[in-house]
Amino acid sequence: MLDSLFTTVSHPTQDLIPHRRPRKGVIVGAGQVGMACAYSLLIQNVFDEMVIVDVNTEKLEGEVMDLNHGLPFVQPTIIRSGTLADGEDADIVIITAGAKQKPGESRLELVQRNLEIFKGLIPQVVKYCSKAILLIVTNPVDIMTYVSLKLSGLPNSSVIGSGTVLDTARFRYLLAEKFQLDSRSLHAYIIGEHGDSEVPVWSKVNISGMQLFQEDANEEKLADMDRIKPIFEQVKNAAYEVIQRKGATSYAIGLGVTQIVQSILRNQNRLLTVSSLIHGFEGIDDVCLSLPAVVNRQGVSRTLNLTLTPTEKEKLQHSARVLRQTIEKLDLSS
Ligand SMILES: NC(=O)C1=CN([C@@H]2O[C@H](COP(=O)(O)OP(=O)(O)OC[C@H]3O[C@@H](n4cnc5c(N)ncnc54)[C@H](O)[C@@H]3O)[C@@H](O)[C@H]2O)C=CC1
Ligand SMILES: CC(=O)C(=O)O
Repeated sequence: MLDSLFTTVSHPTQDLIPHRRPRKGVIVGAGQVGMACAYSLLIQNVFDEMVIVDVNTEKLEGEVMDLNHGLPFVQPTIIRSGTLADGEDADIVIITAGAKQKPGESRLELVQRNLEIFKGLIPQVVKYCSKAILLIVTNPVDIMTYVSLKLSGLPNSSVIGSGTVLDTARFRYLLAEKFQLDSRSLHAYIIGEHGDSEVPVWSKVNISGMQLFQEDANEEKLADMDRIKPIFEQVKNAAYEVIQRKGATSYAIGLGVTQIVQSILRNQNRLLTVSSLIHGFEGIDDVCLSLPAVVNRQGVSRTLNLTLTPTEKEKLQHSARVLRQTIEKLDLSS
């Protein structure tokens, strides 16, 4: 019956037709974040093939079945459950596996649990997905990015953390609400740790190049600034607030990860506040943290040497110290 449904048309030059290499991604961790990433990547047609990996094989199978049942509504994508061994030829491996915060817990408190998981995971990623760029999402994301860099031996450009991409989005969303603008029309960055020591770059907040805050502003302008600055507390506490209410954050990071992946696969050279290894910026050395960085097919190719005010510089250096002190307590041997 199946054989009689179609007639094959012979095509002597079949081998000459150029094929675009399929865009392949691996998502490690089929929890709330991993699946929000998978869903967002699927509906935005970012990969041709997605392999999803989790130690909880039953949940993994259920998640993959659920996604596959939606395929008639989106662009063709191969979605399968698997292991890292199925990740050969992957362009990107997105790591979301590991422990998450309980209400009130900080991201840094996860470090020991997730270090142990990464010690098992990263050597396997390198073994099977040797050509892939690693995109780390697991918290504390800056530390886990540093750990992945050291455990993998990959070039600095190939190991990226989602960093403060999410915090920057929260900052832009809240500022844009205040100014009744589309959040894409407003430029603002959160830099440093994706966590409690993160730094808002108030001096660079601008709408179409119009700087919002100036050091030499008059009293009226300074009063305006004081009304807007509490927004940063909302940004810093956003994850705690969401986790308190629904146990995890997922949709926004799924969208953020999708933007990072698109910038890599499409070689977009987008400036994104991803986390990468910093050496020699404002006296900061040998930590992964977020600065606006150029993201393209190479991974992170350049970080922007932002000119910061003395207060911003001090806060960034403090954030780097918090991360550096955490790194120094880690045992990275296997
Ligand atoms: N960087 C960011 O902006 C954000 C980071 N996160 C972080 O993402 C991580 C995941 O969060 P959720 O998905 O909510 O947690 P979850 O508990 O829902 O999912 C974690 C998944 O990892 C799996 N897993 C554990 N060890 C594994 C291993 N060795 N190999 C494969 N899978 C393994 C678990 O079975 C589970 O399905 C947490 O560390 C969380 O803090 C969450 C939101 C934003
Ligand atoms: C959980 C987390 O890191 C966030 O939502 O920012």
